[in-house]
Amino acid sequence: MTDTPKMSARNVDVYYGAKQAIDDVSIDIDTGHVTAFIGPSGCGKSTFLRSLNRMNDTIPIARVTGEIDLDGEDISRMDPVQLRARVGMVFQKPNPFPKSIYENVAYGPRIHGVAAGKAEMDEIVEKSLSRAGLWEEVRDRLSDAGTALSGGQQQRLCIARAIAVSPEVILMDEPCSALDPIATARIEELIDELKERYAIVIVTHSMQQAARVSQKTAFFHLGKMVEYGDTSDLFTNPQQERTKDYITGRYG
Ligand SMILES: Nc1ncnc2c1ncn2[C@@H]1O[C@H](COP(=O)(O)OP(=O)(O)OP(=O)(O)O)[C@@H](O)[C@H]1O
Repeated sequence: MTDTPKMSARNVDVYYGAKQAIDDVSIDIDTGHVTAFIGPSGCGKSTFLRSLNRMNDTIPIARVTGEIDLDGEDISRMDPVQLRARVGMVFQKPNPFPKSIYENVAYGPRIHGVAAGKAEMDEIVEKSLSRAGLWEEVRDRLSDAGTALSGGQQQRLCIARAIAVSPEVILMDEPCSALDPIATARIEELIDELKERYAIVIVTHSMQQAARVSQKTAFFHLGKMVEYGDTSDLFTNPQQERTKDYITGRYG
């Protein structure tokens, strides 16, 4: 074991055209715990999250400066497709491909040439769906359309799709905001299980959710990371006035 964090960001700025959305953010992210990004709407949580697997590259006016490393290697020098296999993403609204449940999960391993044949692919599909807590519900209907599942099942399918290419980090951008409370609870349990194996970063609007699922929390405000620490400390004993104002509901 080395002390190199799974991901580290140093002095990261993000601009959309002339407008600065992220200002000098530095943070380390590790496997074994969930890191929550919280803060008022528009503070830059999603922008910073997207910079961790270079999804901002897909926005022509976005520009990222500073350095972000994965296992000590600068992600700006990596192939973005390979990077996004290692740093997967789950979005707000479940977005399965218009394909079967099986194909949704097999797609990534296929384009990355991971499976040697059908048997190996079957195994990857089963393992990924099992880890995403969906296997028992879909094992008899793998050829049904992914879009025919319930919202919560679709989100677990999207998590299975991310897991199928053996990521090291999973970025989740408000993964429960389109789900009902029961489906949300199921995803939160899943996040708790997945953290043993992957570094997980979750953007959430809900402080209750951050308190339930994360061990580390970063509070963002106006593009800056104001405070970062153990979730229990940040919520019970915030060090910064702005954090205190936010968690006590003075603005948000
Ligand atoms: N594609 C874009 N083009 C231009 N500006 C953008 C773009 N995406 C975000 N921004 C701006 O960057 C700032 C940060 O937005 P971002 O979506 O990262 O915040 P957020 O904290 O995730 O907000 P929310 O909680 O509302 O999702 C905002 O001022 C937003 O208007």
